[in-house]
Amino acid sequence: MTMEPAGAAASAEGEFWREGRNVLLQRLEASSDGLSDAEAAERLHRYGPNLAVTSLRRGLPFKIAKRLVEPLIAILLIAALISGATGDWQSLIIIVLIVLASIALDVFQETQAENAVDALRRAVAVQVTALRSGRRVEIPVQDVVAGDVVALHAGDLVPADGLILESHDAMADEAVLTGEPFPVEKLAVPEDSAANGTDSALFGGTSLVAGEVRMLVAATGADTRLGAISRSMQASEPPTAFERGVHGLGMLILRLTGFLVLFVLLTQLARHGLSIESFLFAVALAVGLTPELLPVVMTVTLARGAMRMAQRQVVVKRLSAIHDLGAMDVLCTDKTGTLTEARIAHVGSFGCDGTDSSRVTELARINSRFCSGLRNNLDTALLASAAEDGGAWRPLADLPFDFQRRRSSVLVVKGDEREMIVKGAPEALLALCDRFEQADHNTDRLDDAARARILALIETKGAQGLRLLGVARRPMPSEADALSREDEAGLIFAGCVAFIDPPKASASVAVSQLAAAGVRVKVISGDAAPVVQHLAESLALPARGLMSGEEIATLADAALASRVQQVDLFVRVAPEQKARIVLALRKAGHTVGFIGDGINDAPAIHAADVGLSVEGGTEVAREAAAIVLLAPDLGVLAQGIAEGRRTYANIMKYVRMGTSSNFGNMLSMALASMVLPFLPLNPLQILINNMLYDLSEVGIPFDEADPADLARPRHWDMHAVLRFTLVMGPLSSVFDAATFALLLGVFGAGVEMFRTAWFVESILTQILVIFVIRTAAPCWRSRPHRFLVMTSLGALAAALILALTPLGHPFGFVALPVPVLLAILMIAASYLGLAEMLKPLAMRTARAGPAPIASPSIGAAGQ
Ligand SMILES: Nc1ncnc2c1ncn2[C@@H]1O[C@H](COP(=O)(O)OP(=O)(O)OP(=O)(O)O)[C@@H](O)[C@H]1O
Ligand SMILES: [Mg+2]
Repeated sequence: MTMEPAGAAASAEGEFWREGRNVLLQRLEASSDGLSDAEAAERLHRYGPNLAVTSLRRGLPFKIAKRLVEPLIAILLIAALISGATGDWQSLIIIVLIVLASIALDVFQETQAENAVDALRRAVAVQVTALRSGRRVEIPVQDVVAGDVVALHAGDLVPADGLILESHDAMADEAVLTGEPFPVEKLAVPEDSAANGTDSALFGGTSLVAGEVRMLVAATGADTRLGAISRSMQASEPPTAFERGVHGLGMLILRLTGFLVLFVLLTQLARHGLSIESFLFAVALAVGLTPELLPVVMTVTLARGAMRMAQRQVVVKRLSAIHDLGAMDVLCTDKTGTLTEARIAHVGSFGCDGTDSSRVTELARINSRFCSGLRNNLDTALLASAAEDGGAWRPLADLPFDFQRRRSSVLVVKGDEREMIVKGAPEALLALCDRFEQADHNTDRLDDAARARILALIETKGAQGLRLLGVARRPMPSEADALSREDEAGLIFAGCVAFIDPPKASASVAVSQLAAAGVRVKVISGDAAPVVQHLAESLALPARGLMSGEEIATLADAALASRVQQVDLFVRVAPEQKARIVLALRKAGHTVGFIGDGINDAPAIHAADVGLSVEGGTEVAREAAAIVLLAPDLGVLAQGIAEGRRTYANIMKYVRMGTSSNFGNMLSMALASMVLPFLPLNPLQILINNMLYDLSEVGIPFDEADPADLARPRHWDMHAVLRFTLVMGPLSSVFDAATFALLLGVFGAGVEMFRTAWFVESILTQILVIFVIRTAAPCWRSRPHRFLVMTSLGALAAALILALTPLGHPFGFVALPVPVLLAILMIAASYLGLAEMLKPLAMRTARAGPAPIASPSIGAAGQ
C-alpha cells in the first residue's frame, strides 16, 4: 500500500522522491558511496544538527529574563524603583540585590540539573551506520547530513528523510506520520525513472520493522516531515499525573495568595490610607508566598535522582519517569532477553513421533539460511552449528517473518524439486497442515487423533522449558517461482526444532525484590503457554492466571480491563495486544511499567506509564522507552524503583514545607494586618526571610528517605497534602499569634523590636521544622543528610547574625533584650515539639501508603 503521508502538498523540492535517483544525487552533490568526512563536517556546520525539534533548552539570558518579567518580581522591582525615586535608595538597592540573588540561585540550580540530564541522555543516544569516505562508521543521529548514505536494518529508527538506494524486503512502520498501523513495503528507487509515490522514500522518526536498506539522506532536522510536524506542535508530551498534581497545587496556592494579598492590601488601605510601604509589603508578601520555586525544585530533585540512578546503570531519558517508576505497582515484561539470558542454543529436533530427527533440523536450517527478513536469535542458533552453504538447495522466493503470522516461509529448488519450507509457532503451523511426515519420511493424513497426539507432544516438550519452532513443508509445482500467503496452507508437518534459553540468574532475585517492593510482575510473551509457565516456575514468579492472545482478541476494552488484573501470564500475544494489555491495566487504575527489547515491544513501551528498555535492545524499543537499563542485571530495576520513591519522598518534603508554612503565614498575615497598628515586617525583611528560607531547602534533594518511604509504591496524593496543610498550617499560626500577644502585651514592643523578634521567630520555626517533617518516624530516629543539615543551619545562622547583630541595622533590625530572645526561643521550641507530636496525625495517610498494590479483592483471588 503506498499511501501518501499527510501534507503531501509540499513543494516539489520537498518531494525529493519525485526527482529520481540521479537528479537527487546531483542536487545533493553526493554519491552512492557516501560523503567524505571533511564534506560531512562542513555540511553539519553549515546546516546544523539533525534534530527534528529544536532544543527546548534556553540560554542563560533567556532564563534570567524569564524570571525578571514574572509579574510579581516585575511589580516588586517597579515598586522598589518608585521607593528609590522617593529618596529611599537603601531599600531600592537591597531589594534589587535580593531579587538578583534569588534568581541566581534558581538559575544556577536549574542549569546544573539540565546539564547533568543532558549528559545522561547522550549516553543512550541513538547511533546510525553511515558511509563516510568509503568506510562504514557509527555516528550519532544528530550528525547525519543531507547527502549522507546510511545503512539501516530491521529495528532501526530512520534518522532523517531519504531515498532508498537498495532494499532487501524492507517494511517500514509509518504510523507516526500517517496513522497507518500496518507496515508498508519499501522498495529501492528504480535506476533511471523517478518514483511516483513514497514507496522508495523513508521518513525520519518512522522505523524499519523488516529487511535492510541503504538510504540517501535528502533532508535532515527541521526540514524533515517530522520536523515540520514537530514545529507545529512543539511541546508534545502531555503532563503526567504527578506533574498535573504539582501544578494544581501550585495554582491553588497562587489563588490563595492572591486573596490574601488583596485582603491585606485592603485592610491596610482602610486603616492607614495609601502608602508605598504597604504596597511594597503586599507585593513582597506575594513573592514570598507564591510557590515560584516548585518547578525548579522538581527539576533539581528529579535530576539528582537521575544522577544517582545513572551510577546504578539506569539512564533516565524523561525526568518525570522517575516519579512514575516509584509509583509503579505493576511491571509487565517480555520474556526473551529480559527474564532469560537470550543466549539461545539449539538443542535438537524431533519428528512427529517425538524421536530425534536430523531431517527436521535440516529443513529448519534451509528456512533460516534463505529467509531474507529479520533474522533473529533463533535463526542464529540454528545456523551456528551448521555448514555455511544450503546443501544443494537454491532459494527462489520467501515470505519473511512477521509478528502477526509468527512464521516464515522459503521457496527452494534442487534440480526439478521445488519445496516450500515453513517454520514458526508450532500450534498455529499445525493448523495449516493436513498431512504429517513419519519417521521413514512417508507422509500420512493428519486426522484428529494424530493432531491431538502432536499437540500433546508439543505441550510436553514446552513444559520442559524448551522453546519450540514447528517445521512444515509443501512440495510445489515446478513452475512456482513466487510465494504468497495463500500458499501457506495444505502443509505437511515435519516436526519441531527445540531451543533452550536459560533464565537470567539475576531475574529470580529481582522478581522477589520487586514483589517485596509491592510491584506485581506480569509476563507478556509472544511464546507458547508451556514455555512461559515453565519459566515462571523456575523463577519462582508468584504468577496467577493465564491468558492467550486469541482470548484477548475476543474481549472488548472494558472486559479486558477487568480481566487483566487477575492474570499474570500472557502468551501468544501480538505486538499491539501487548500495548492493549498495558492500557487496560492503566485503565484499571494501576501505574504500569513495561520492559522489553524488541521491535514488537515498542508499542507497549510507549503505552506504559514507565517505558523501560535495555541497552542491547532494538533502537525502536530504546527510543520509545523513558528509562534504559545499561546493565544486563535486572537487580538495578529494584534499585531504580527505590531511587524513584526516594526522589518522590524528597519532593514531598518540599511540598509539605511549602504548603504548611505558606498556609500558616497567610493566616498569620491576615491576622496581623487586622490587629497590628503597623506592618508586621518591612518589605525588605520579608524578602530576606524568603530568600534564606529558600536557601535552607537547597539540601533537600540530597536527603535520604526512610525505609517506610521506600517500601510501597507512592502516588501523588492531594488528600494527604491537604490534610498535612490543614493540621500544620494553623499550628504555626497559633504560635505566631502567641508571639504577637507576648510581644505587644507583655513586652510592649515597639515597631522595630516587634519586627526583629517576629523575624527571628518565624525564620527559626520555618527552617527548623524541616527536621520534624522530613520523616514520618520520630525525628530523632531518622538521620538527615549532612548537606541538608549544612544548608539549613547555614541559612539559619545567616538569618540570626543579620537580625541580632549591628549588621542588620540597615534592614531595620534592632538589638533584642535577652528576656524577649529567651521567650522567642521558648515559643519556637514548643512549636517544634508540638509539631513533632501532631505529626502522626498530619501524616497518617501518607504513612499508610496511598494506593495498595492491587485491590484487596484481587489479592485475595490470588491466594
Ligand atoms: N525466526 C523465526 N522464524 C519463525 N518463527 C519465529 C521466529 N522467531 C520467532 N518466531 C515465532 O514467533 C513467536 C513470537 O516471537 P518472539 O518470541 O520474538 O515474541 P516475543 O513476544 O518477543 O517473545 P518473548 O516474550 O519471548 O520475547 C515465537 O514464539 C515463535 O513461535
Ligand atoms: Mg521479545
